[in-house]
Amino acid sequence: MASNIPLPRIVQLANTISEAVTKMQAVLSAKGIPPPSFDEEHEFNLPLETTHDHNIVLDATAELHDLMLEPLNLMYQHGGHNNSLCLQAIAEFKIADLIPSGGQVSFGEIANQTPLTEQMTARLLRHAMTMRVFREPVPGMVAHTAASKALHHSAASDWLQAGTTEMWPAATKTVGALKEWPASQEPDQTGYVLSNKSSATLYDVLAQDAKKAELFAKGMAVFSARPQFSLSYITDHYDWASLGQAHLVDLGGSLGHVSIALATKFPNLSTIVQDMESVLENVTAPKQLGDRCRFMAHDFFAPQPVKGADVYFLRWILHNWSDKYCILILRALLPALRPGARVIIQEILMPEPGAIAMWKEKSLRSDDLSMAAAFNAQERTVADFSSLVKQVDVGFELRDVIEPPGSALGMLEFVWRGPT
Ligand SMILES: C[S@@+](CC[C@H](N)C(=O)[O-])C[C@H]1O[C@@H](n2cnc3c(N)ncnc32)[C@H](O)[C@@H]1O
Repeated sequence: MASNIPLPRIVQLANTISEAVTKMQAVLSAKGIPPPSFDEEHEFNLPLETTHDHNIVLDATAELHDLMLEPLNLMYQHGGHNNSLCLQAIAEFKIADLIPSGGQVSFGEIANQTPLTEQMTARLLRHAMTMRVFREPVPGMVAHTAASKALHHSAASDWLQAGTTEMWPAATKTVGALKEWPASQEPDQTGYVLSNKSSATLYDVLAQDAKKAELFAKGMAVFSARPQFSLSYITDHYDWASLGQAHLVDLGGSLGHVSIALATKFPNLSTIVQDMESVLENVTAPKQLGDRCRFMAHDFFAPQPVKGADVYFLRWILHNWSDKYCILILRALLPALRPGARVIIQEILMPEPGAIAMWKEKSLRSDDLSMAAAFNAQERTVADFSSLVKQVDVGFELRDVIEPPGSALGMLEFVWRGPT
């Protein structure tokens, strides 16, 4: 007779992991894709059809891992401030560049090329190795893993440096900022400002310090070059062709990558990329697009000068601002809007708690806190965006929410129905 006693949670989790890994491996074998590995030559590649099982494996392994830790150790392990310390040292001293591909180098040789002692080099790198960043194939020698190799002569190292030298100190001062300026919506009352010991916001610092601006720009470029940020999620998941001959304004469009992708794929679309003068200083549109991709210096807090466009597109803009400032940005569009105009917002769409895999939710909640530390800004749910837009004008209607599988960002299509 079968027992009705449920299996202990740890056994359930082990079974869940085993079943999901078996299904994933079947897909990988069928497609001839090597299974995940820490090997430095390994290229991480999990096809979209493994997403469901991948989520199950990551959540179940994390739960099993956490169940095996007593509570204080659980918090210590998750706290992980020493993870950031090691990563900062690795980025600052460009340690990944000191180890050749496929080779190995001693702690002493690494130390000779940094201000670190041999002993401190070993202490920092051996901690990093517990995160699978570098490995020690024989005692005293350091070789790459896939993670450390990703930093080797790569802009990923800039991304890590911006994260660990700018964002991490900001995080450590955020509670102080919350105490000093409760409920502030101001970008100059943040953990970042406290960590910098000046009143300059991150925007100010980037505008004044070309080296830091380059570090951030390169870091962001490598971060957003990953498949989940592919521009195909914009070009292929909205019916741009149905707009006919249309004009699109790309607010805060940076160097125009979104507009260039759209204008290249849709010959009926004309685009204007707006950004700060300093950003657009040396930028030129691809010749083959003619005047279908133009650049215009414009501060998005000032009234929108391009009147009557079909689409005003805001990608990754509003998450850098608190509600107060988002309302100002959106309100500045009103004088330019004609009835039927679309305002399309592409951002992370925050899930309800527990609605998605916990490892993904954790990553999004971490993005949200980074926005708090840097700008007093936030990531938002669909309801948050709807409420913001309605506060600007009740004439806005949310027509569509587009969340393509695999995309890190969702698109919200608002239509302005006219003056109310
Ligand atoms: C996070 S980036 C997003 C860039 C681009 N939309 C994308 O999706 O890759 C934010 C952009 O807003 C621009 N920006 C910041 N403040 C601005 C302002 N007051 N007026 C116009 N653009 C601004 C920045 O220069 C930057 O290019």
